Order: sequence, then structure tokens, then C-alpha cells
Amino acid sequence: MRVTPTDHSQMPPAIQAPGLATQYGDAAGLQRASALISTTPDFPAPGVLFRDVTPLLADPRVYREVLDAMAEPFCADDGAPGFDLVAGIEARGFVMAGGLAAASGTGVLPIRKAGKLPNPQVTVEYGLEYAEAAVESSGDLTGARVLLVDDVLATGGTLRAAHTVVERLGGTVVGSAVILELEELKGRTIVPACHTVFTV
Ligand SMILES: O=P(O)(O)OC[C@H]1O[C@H](OP(=O)(O)OP(=O)(O)O)[C@H](O)[C@@H]1O
Ligand SMILES: Nc1ncnc2[nH]cnc12
Repeated sequence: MRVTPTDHSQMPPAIQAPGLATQYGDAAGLQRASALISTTPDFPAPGVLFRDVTPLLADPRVYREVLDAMAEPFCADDGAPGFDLVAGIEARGFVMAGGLAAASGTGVLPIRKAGKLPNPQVTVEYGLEYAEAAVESSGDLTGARVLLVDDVLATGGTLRAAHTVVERLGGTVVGSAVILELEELKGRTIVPACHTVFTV
């Protein structure tokens, strides 16, 4: 199965985020990125084709190019980010959230897997392709515009749960972005406006 760049023709016009690199060129950089997403059959359970973006994080050009592509629709013409916080979902979403927040001059809201926080204010349970899980967080997000980020959109349960967490803490979700959408798992049906860099 081939990993192909997402068709952005139906999406909002691309806008450059402040401080995010463009010098590597979209097509070439994203081409390199897709080659660095690994595919492992039967992990973590029989029948699951596991997609791992971890290898692309180690390539500084590709990492930067992917961050740039994730941020594009959420920044204004003058480059100002249309969000105050980037909410990253544990664990690989943290890596994207940190990079995006640093590049755009915003902050990070870590959305943790269950059992990691001593006194979470909000817990939301959901189902994955291969497990049941829950996400948790704390904080007063009143007035905060929050961009949700993760590595993969599969069934969409994780992003939808994270959206609920942010709203229960008083924040407003301005959108969500992932590196890779696994189309056949139909996450888009419950996270319809998710911005994706690649689709497979
Ligand atoms: O769209 P969904 O069906 O909800 O699946 C997407 C989630 O699955 C993976 O996380 P996983 O729970 O495997 O955890 P990890 O990031 O800690 O590896 C991935 O990192 C997303 O968070
Ligand atoms: N097949 C898959 N690969 C990577 N992350 C996932 N999350 C849910 N399903 C996944």
C-alpha cells in the first residue's frame, strides 16, 4: 500500500505559520516524509497494520516540513497563529505539539493517557482500533483557542475524546491536525474537519 500526500484541493488556502521553514520545498520534503512512515503488520494485535511516524521525527528537515504542513490552515495571512495552545495527545502527539508550539510562539497542553496524572480534572473514555483507552487533562482553558494535534487519525476516537477534554476544561477547539489519516478506519466521520498531511 502506498502512502500518498493528502489532496488539499478542497481545503482552506495554505497560509504560512511564523517561523516555520519552507526552504526545503513542499513536494520534495513531503515526499521524503512519506517514505519515512513505517508499516508493521500484526502490531500491537493480530490483523492491525501499524503505521509509525517515529522515523520521520529524526530527520530535521522532514520534521520541520511536516510541522509546517500541519500548521498551515490555522494561521492568518500575516502569519499569526489562530490558536493560543497546541494540545498534543500522548505519546506521539506530544512531539508534534511541542514543535508546533515552539515554532508558532504558543504553549502546549499535554493530553495524557489514563493513570499518568495525580488528580485529573477531566477523564474521557474511548475505543481504539486495538484497545480501550481514556485521556485526561487538567487546567483552566477559559478563553483559550486550542489546536488539537496527533500523529495518526484512525477511528477518530482519540481526537474526539481529546476535543471533549478541551471543551470540558473551558477551551475552544479551533481545529485538529494529524500527519497521517488511515482512510479505511473512517475517523473522518467523527472528526470531519481534521487537517491531514498524508492519507493512506
Ligand atoms: O483514531 P484512533 O482510532 O483513536 O487512533 C489514533 C491514535 O492511535 C495511536 O495512539 P496509541 O493509542 O496507539 O498510543 P501512542 O501514541 O501512545 O503510541 C495514535 O498515536 C493516535 O493517538
Ligand atoms: N493502524 C494504526 N497505526 C498507527 N496508529 C494507530 N492508531 C490506531 N490504529 C493505528
